[in-house]
Amino acid sequence: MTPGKKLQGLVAATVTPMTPDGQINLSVIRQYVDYLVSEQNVKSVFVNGTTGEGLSLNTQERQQLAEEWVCQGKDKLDHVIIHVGALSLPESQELARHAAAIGASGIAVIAPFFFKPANKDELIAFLQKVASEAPAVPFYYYHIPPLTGVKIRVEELLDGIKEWIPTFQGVKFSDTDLLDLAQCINKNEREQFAFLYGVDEQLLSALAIGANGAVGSTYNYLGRKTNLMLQAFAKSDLALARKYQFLTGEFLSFVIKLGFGVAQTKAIMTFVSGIPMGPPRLPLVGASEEFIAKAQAKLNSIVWPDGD
Ligand SMILES: CC(=O)N[C@H](C=O)[C@@H](O)[C@H](O)[C@H](O)CO
Ligand SMILES: CC(=O)C(=O)O
Repeated sequence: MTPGKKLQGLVAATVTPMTPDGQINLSVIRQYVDYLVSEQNVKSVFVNGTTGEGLSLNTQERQQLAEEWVCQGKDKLDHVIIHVGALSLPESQELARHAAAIGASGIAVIAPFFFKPANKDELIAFLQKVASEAPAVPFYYYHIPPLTGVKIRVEELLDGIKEWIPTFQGVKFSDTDLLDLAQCINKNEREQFAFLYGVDEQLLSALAIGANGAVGSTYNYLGRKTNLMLQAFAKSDLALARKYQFLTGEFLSFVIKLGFGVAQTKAIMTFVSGIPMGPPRLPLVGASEEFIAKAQAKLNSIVWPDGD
């Protein structure tokens, strides 16, 4: 891992491998790291987030996963970001201390979503109490209003945030409100904070307004293709960048119509990588055989600009 290096480019939001009987399966994480690096050209991960079913795991499981990712990623990955958000403040603080102790490259926190912060001040107070438990670890706010129901605009949240959270380093922005993202970037130079976009099907639009990179579930299996989109964008070849976005979008639009979520991501990642990711945990239920067959056929039918 490379401390101090800015978080940018693609970050895979990892799934949590599970055994058929629903226990976390640490034994395949080494293989998972190698797969991301060598097959997907993805060198950063976001662990225990939405895709990782972080909020469905207990504290011990979250800590074991964090340790295994940091341990396996130490010499191979650039960044291992651990999501430590929880409904209970002391639990989130404990996870933050643990992430710091094991040497994670950063921590991220979502807004508490059962009792919700009513305004910016309440949200910052919560985030501050977590961040201060890991005073040497870069802190990221994870904005995902479709799942948390907390719609406080990030533009507002960032105003003066360093005074409260000196370790504040950026935002994982998983919302379609590109006006909010644009104003965040407009008011805070992207050199200062990292703005990582989290709606994979419209990443190109976020890059156009200045996002530094992306965190998402699809970079587990479409990382290589999305990296080619990033390269095309960096060379100002918008026609080529659009082709990649349209094709990843074609796949996502297809699976979203069939019903797409973390369970389906685990199934797709299993057939693409060959690593058994196992079932999701209830209340999520595993993808159907029909979904798997259709998704696999769709993915195989796509003709990519690089000839694959
Ligand atoms: C709600 C959710 O899980 N969002 C993910 C990360 O933020 C995305 O990576 C999506 O899975 C992806 O954009 C496909 O819709
Ligand atoms: C998508 C994402 O970033 C997450 O799974 O948390």
